[in-house]
Amino acid sequence: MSDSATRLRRTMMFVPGNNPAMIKDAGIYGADSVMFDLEDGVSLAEKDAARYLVYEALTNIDYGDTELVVRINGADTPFYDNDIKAMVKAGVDVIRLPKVESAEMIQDLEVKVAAAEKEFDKPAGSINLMAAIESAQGVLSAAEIAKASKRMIGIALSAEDYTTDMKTHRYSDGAELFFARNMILHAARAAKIAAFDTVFTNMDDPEGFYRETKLIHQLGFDGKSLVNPRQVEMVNKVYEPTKKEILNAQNVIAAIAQAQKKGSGVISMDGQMVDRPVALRAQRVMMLAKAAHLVDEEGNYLGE
Ligand SMILES: CC(C)(COP(=O)(O)OP(=O)(O)OC[C@H]1O[C@@H](n2cnc3c(N)ncnc32)[C@H](O)[C@@H]1OP(=O)(O)O)[C@@H](O)C(=O)NCCC(=O)NCCSC(=O)C[C@@](O)(CC(=O)O)C(=O)O
Ligand SMILES: [Mg+2]
Repeated sequence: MSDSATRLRRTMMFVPGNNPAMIKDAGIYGADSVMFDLEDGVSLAEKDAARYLVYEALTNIDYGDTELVVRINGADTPFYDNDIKAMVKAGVDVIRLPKVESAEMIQDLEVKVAAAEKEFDKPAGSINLMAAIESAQGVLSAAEIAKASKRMIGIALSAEDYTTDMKTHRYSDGAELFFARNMILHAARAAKIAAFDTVFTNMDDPEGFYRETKLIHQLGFDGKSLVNPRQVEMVNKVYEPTKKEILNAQNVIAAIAQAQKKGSGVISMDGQMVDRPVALRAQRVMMLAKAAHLVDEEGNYLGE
């Protein structure tokens, strides 16, 4: 599996593409991915300046291991082609297309990205894609969108536009998003790509943000789009495995290795059946534990 397929994407933070101060410091908050925005966070008058600013940032600022994503403007805008060319030339990691409603929209983007890679001498296939699902049509087409290209690394729910399209708004229990969240999760899992939950926009409601993060973690989302650095730590914390989960995962991995030595794929551990899916879940726990620096490279627990 490629690095892109295995990397953690718990926190994907929007950074307005027209704000030099926010762009400069975007890498210091610990988000797994930083997402520079050229779309709805930028006014029409500032579109060209924002594209230039984000290009300069991508080519001059060292963001370390942080994944660099850009949300470009849609194909129905005059900015689409120039956004694609500039971001491919800058060597962005991922292009996020907003308001995706069909597989064809991703396929059109893929053709243009491939042409830009050629034009700017970038390795073919080096730029990944993701789609934001922001409407009823997008939700209903999520399965095809997720499988539209080999470059797709994930699909994201965009609840602000989605609830507007659905003629509702956002409630604290999130009931209005149940169907969309489940569709997006199933589409992503079927395509073996990541699923991202939506932004939470009320900075004065940390309890509500925590509740929503616990819910999407339980459902199985890989992570969440964020709008503010204060949200990063909370999400990373929710995704952090407990000591009990880590020790159990270590035991499961050891038990399954022992079973395999004996030529079996199943073994009993403390009265509990351990087989392949249990072992795969344990490996994910260890991946999250490593990312949170709770275990060393060999998987030994570092806490007390
Ligand atoms: C929310 C708020 C106004 C709060 O302001 P506040 O003033 O309370 O922020 P503070 O916490 O006080 O800031 C403390 C320090 O952090 C710095 N800082 C803040 N935010 C930072 C950041 N994002 N990146 C880097 N730096 C940041 C700040 O500069 C300060 O630095 P310093 O002065 O040095 O201390 C602010 O965060 C903000 O503008 N966020 C970005 C909003 C945005 O991008 N919206 C568009 C994307 S959503 C959308 O389009 C809907 C969607 O499409 C989504 C989908 O598709 O998923 C759909 O349909 O659902
Ligand atoms: Mg939107």
